[in-house]
Amino acid sequence: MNTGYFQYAAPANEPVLSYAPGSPERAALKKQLAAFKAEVADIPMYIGGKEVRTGNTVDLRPPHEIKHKLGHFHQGDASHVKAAIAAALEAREKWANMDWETRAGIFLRAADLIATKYRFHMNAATMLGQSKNAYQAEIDSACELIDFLRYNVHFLSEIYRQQPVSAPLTHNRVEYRPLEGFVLAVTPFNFSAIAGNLPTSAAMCGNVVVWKPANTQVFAANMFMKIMIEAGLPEGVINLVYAGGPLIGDICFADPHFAGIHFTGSTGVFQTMWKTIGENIHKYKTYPRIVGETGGKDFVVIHKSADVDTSVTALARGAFEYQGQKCSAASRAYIPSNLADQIKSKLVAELKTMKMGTTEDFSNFINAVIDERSFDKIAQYIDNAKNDPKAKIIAGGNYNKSEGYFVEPTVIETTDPNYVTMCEEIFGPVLTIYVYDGEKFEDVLQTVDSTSEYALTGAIIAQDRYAVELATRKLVNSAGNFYINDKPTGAVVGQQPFGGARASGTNDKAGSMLNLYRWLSARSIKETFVPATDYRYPFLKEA
Ligand SMILES: NC(=O)c1ccc[n+]([C@@H]2O[C@H](COP(=O)([O-])OP(=O)(O)OC[C@H]3O[C@@H](n4cnc5c(N)ncnc54)[C@H](O)[C@@H]3O)[C@@H](O)[C@H]2O)c1
Ligand SMILES: N[C@@H](CCC=O)C(=O)O
Repeated sequence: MNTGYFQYAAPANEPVLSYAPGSPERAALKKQLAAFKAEVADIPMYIGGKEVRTGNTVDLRPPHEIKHKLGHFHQGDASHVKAAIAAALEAREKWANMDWETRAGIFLRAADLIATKYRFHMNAATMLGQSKNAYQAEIDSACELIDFLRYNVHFLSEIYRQQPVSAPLTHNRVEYRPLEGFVLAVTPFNFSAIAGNLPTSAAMCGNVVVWKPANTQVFAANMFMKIMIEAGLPEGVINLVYAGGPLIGDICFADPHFAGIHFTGSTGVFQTMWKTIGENIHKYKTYPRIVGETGGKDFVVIHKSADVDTSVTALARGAFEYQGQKCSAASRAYIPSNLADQIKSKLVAELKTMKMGTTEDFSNFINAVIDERSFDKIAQYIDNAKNDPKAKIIAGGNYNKSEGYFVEPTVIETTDPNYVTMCEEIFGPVLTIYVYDGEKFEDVLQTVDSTSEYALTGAIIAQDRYAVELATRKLVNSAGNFYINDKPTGAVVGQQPFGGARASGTNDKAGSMLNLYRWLSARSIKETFVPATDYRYPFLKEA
């Protein structure tokens, strides 16, 4: 029963804790890290509200300490994917009909639980499972995840409030229905916040969800699922399954009740999904929504008027925080000839101060890359650069996987603006720089725009406002998130809605109203209070 009209004001962003030496949060986080390391977690799937264990287990190990076993998860097969779809469809009607304020309360409660009781659980799980340092975990698995949950409740209440006008003697209204079927959420390894947001943003809109996380993010995904259940998420609304991506895709995309995919990950996987959906299009009850945020080849263009320290910091942080494994990470930089020597020598000096090691040692800025496959791929790019006359390694270049997947922060300088590492996404701690003639700024902007298929994030560093204006205009289609005198990473929910176009995705801006619209199917209802009783127009009548 609805007894009022409920709105949710815009929240403030969750404050970022410092974890400085001596702080209570540092002590609490260290305690939780030790607790997780002292046990071996046995992680089930969650289907229809039940924990499902298959005995077919996959081990989870910290990427920075591969000899340590954190736990294992139970891998499912086709029968589990089908059971997850069935459980979702079973839950659909009750969930879709739940009063909005009751639904909202579940997600707000989850946000509050993460902000308080489980903050260090989420952060420690992300630090160990995905090799993020304390600060990077805090901005992801605590703050951004909390912000997604709270802001989406606010945005959805704003959407529900939007209603059409009504002509005299009638009343019009729009219902924002959930989609008719289930939504598949397929999530990446690199952000626990994204992994949590993809299933919950669709579910918040009244949809039921099958959620498949990346294997390398399961440790934190399991923690989040437990929090959602404690927050009151009814059974079957989100079903968390672990099975191979292609298997899940094959089953879900062939199901007539498939109503949408909420994906974040690589461009190649998304394009394969889109093709499969296209091939099955005649099978579906309703046209599915296809939302995907994908790869990037994010740039920093430095103008001859730039401040050197601003430029160096934008590169050091933008390219190497979380080992460059952010879709937004700076991976190609264009440096003007007049500042090249200063910027390069300061950047190289800064990188030498970055300590690399485990996440449990809080003095490390750099930790490990996510897995062996990624390590080998990054090492191959570095080796190729070592042997290519067009490229020179000016910082880093070493790697070692004996204890964990460690790759030094590496800078490649190239004389070719189309060198392979200026064009392809590497997804690791590798930045390629190209020094251009500082007097040919407009030409370099053209190069930036045309070098890569991606258009996710980018930055211009300049003190000259004409240069800022020119870059903003010329690069209008080169990035969905564009930064002026800042690094191209670190979008904050509610402040910089996030997403890119071209090969970087459908640009449905996670953490904004634009994204939520994709999970709603509006129904317009007109009621006529004084209906017509004669078909004849007045002018047809005799005088
Ligand atoms: N644009 C963004 O907002 C954004 C954010 C984070 C990451 N990313 C991108 O994600 C990538 C890194 O993440 P990743 O390594 O987890 O990506 P990935 O594409 O390898 O995996 C993403 C998800 O897709 C699943 N998957 C893999 N192959 C599949 C298939 N054939 N069918 C169905 N599912 C499949 C994976 O198991 C995982 O759950 C990078 O390309 C990065 O740029 C983009
Ligand atoms: N919100 C993050 C993007 C995450 C991509 O992996 C950022 O803006 O850096």
